[in-house]
Amino acid sequence: MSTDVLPSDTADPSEPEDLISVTLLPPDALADRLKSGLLSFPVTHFDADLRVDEARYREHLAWQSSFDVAGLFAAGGTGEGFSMTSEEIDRVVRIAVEEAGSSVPVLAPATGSTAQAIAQAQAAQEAGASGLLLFPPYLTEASQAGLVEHIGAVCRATDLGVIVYSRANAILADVTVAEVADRNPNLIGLKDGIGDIEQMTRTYAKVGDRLIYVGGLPTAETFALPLLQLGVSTYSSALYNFLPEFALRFYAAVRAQDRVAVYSMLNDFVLPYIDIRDRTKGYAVSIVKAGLTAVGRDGGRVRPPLTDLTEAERAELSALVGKIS
Ligand SMILES: O=CCCC(=O)C(=O)O
Repeated sequence: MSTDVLPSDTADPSEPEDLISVTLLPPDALADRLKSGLLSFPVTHFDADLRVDEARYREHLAWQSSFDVAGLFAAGGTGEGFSMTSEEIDRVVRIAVEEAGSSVPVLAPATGSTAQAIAQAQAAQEAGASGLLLFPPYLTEASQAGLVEHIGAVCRATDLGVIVYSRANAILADVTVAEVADRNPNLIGLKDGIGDIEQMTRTYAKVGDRLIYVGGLPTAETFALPLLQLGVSTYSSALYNFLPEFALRFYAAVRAQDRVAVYSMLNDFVLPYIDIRDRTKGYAVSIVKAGLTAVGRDGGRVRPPLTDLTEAERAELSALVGKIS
C-alpha cells in the first residue's frame, strides 16, 4: 500500500501539473485550500434498487465541481456514507476523484470502528483522495481518552490531512481537541456537528488557527454568520447540491458579514426549507435529494434508515424553490 503522498513541490513529472496541484496536497496546503471557500457534500445517487447509480453520480459531480468550491467531500453525511459498505465508499471515492479531483480536492470518509476507519483511510489515500473526514465511531459511547486514541490511530495510518467530526457519541471537549491537534501533525481540522457556542468558543480560544473549523450542522447556512464570529473557518453546504448559485451567494454574504443579505435569504428560503426538513428525522438528507428533483435533476431515493419526502412535501419544496429560482 503506497503511503507516500507527493506534495506539489515534488510533483511526479508523468502526472499533469494541475492534477498534482489539486489532488495530492500536503495536509497544511489542503487546510489552506479548504478554509478559502464553501465545501460541497454531494449526495450519492442510488438507482431504483438502491444500488449506487454511477452515471447519475458522475453527472452530479461534474456539475458540482464546475462551480468555485474549496473542497468536495464524497460519501459524507449528505452523501449517505453511513449507509454504505466500505467497498461502496471506496468505489464512490474513486469515482469522485476521477470526476472532480482535477479541479477540486476530494475528501473521503473514515467511518466506524478504529480498524475500519484505518482501512478506509488507507484505501482513500490509494484512491487519490486529498484528505479524510473522520466520523464518530459506530454506536458505542466513548471516553475522551478513548477518542484521543481512536483519532490518533487513524491519523498515524495515513499521510493525508484529517478533519475530525465532533458529533453524536464523539463530542470533543476543547482540551481533547487541543490534545489531538498536538499529537497528530496531519490533523488539520475540526468539523462541528454540535453548534454549542460555549464549546466552540472554548475550543477556538485554546487551539486557535492550529486547525481549521468547519461548520457542519445540518443546513449549515442557518448558523454560518454567528459561527464565523466564533472562529469557524467555513461550512459544509448540502443546499449547494441543488441550488449552487444560491449557496455561493449566501456564502459570499456571510463572508462579507452582510447581515441584511443573509437574513433576507434565510427568510426567503432557508428557514421555510428547514420547516419542511424538521418534520421527520433524517430529512436533512432526504430533502436534498428532493431538492435536486425540484430543480429538474433527479436526486433519486434515499436508503434506509432514511425515508423520502411525501408527495405533498415534495410539492411544498418545489413551490419554495420556484420562488427563489
Ligand atoms: O448543510 C449541510 C451539512 C452537510 C454536511 O456537513 C454533511 O453532509 O456531513
